[in-house]
Amino acid sequence: MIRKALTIAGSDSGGGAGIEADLKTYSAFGVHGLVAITSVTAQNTQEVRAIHDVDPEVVAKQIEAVADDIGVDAAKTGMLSNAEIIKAVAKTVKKYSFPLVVDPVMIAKSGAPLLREDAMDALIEKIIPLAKVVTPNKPEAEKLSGIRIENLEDARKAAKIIVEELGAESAIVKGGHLGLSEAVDVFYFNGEFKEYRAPFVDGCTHGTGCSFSAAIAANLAKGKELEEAVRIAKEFITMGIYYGAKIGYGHCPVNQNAWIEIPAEKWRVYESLRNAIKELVAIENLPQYVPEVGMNFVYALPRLYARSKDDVAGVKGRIVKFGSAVKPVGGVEFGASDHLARAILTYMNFFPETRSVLNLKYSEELIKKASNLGLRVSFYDRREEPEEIKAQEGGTIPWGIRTAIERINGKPDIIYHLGNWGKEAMILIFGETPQVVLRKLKMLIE
Ligand SMILES: Cc1ncc(COP(=O)(O)OP(=O)(O)O)c(N)n1
Ligand SMILES: Cc1ncsc1CCOP(=O)(O)O
Repeated sequence: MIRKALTIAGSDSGGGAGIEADLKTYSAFGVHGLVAITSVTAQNTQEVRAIHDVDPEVVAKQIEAVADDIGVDAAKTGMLSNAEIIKAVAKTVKKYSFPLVVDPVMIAKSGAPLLREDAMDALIEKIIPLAKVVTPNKPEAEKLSGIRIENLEDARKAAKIIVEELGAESAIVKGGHLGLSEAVDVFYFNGEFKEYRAPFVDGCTHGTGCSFSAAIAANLAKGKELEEAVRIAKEFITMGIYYGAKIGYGHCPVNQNAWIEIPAEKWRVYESLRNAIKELVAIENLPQYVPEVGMNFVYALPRLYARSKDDVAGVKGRIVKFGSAVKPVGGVEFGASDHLARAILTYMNFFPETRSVLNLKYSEELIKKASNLGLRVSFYDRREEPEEIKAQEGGTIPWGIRTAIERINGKPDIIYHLGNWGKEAMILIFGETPQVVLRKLKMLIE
């Protein structure tokens, strides 16, 4: 069954907040998005240049059009610019019984007012009492409750006022602005407080309020209980901020796609590497090229999502010689590689599309052959490693890869080093995908 969620909100031409953020959020949760546009804003990551409010009657008609035909399983409100729009929305949503999430949008991240001064009373009187949940941030909760919020205790008081005095069914006061090491959201529902905690993430925040409230609405539309919907929305928004889309020169927007793209990419990476490893171990003359320390073959998530070794898939326990054959010791896992993960993550800082690498035992003959075949070869010399890098745990490989890339001022297919005391000489073959790495390997050794 297709679930439908409606957003009654303004449009952000920059695609970071408003209707655009809501629709992306609905999509991320597999919910069909419906829209009632309240205002059109000319906006980017730095400023709001113009606002055109839609005729309140047209706002009402949009809600009716979709509710009467398609049906609405849950809805949210965002920017409701003026008192007439607020009244029209309140009157219209009352005709239906869907749960309503209210994001009391007042000011854009860039500082522009999105709610007229004289519309605050209408928002409080007409919209808040219709809310299943209201999702203010600190300044919004202060305006609604009339109290100053300095700490979690104040946030609890404000949430209680919004429910018990203003008439919402529940309220969640978001703690992103409280300056704590954790982002603590205070939820008041059925006479009880609950806290939702996540590490404070210093990332992209334009559209957080919109996306968070839309995520609650999407999950309500899917039939989740309110507390579960809030828990999922918190996880979703933390991820979206962390993997934010670094675009524009101002406040960069939340990346709603991270929620679905990361699991999808993990699956693609896993499958592609597993297939490549099957092909690798079947190469007849491979055993002679397996180093004493073993071989690994890794594939990283796309650059936006590749931050640490846990974002790189490799073979658990490496690939080793086994009699006359070569065998992976364990399965393909994220976080299984240490050395090659550091190598590829460094390489990707220069060439983000190159996401796969494997290591071979060094042989002068292979290096000569690689050059003759037209592959670009570079190297680093461990004896030249600066003392301060040596002192840094895990610093050698990133330094070596940087040095090798800078040496040729280009994109090497192969980087080798001749080893040092206790360090085996090694060849690394890089490629966009494991299949590309395999092709280069086969050119070299078959
Ligand atoms: C059209 C529109 N609606 C809402 C907003 C507010 O979004 P933002 O500035 O990112 O603030 P938060 O809602 O995330 O706290 C907007 N800018 N434009
Ligand atoms: C390239 C390399 N250098 C030392 S061991 C090794 C093989 C792979 O190591 P890991 O499994 O940690 O990626």
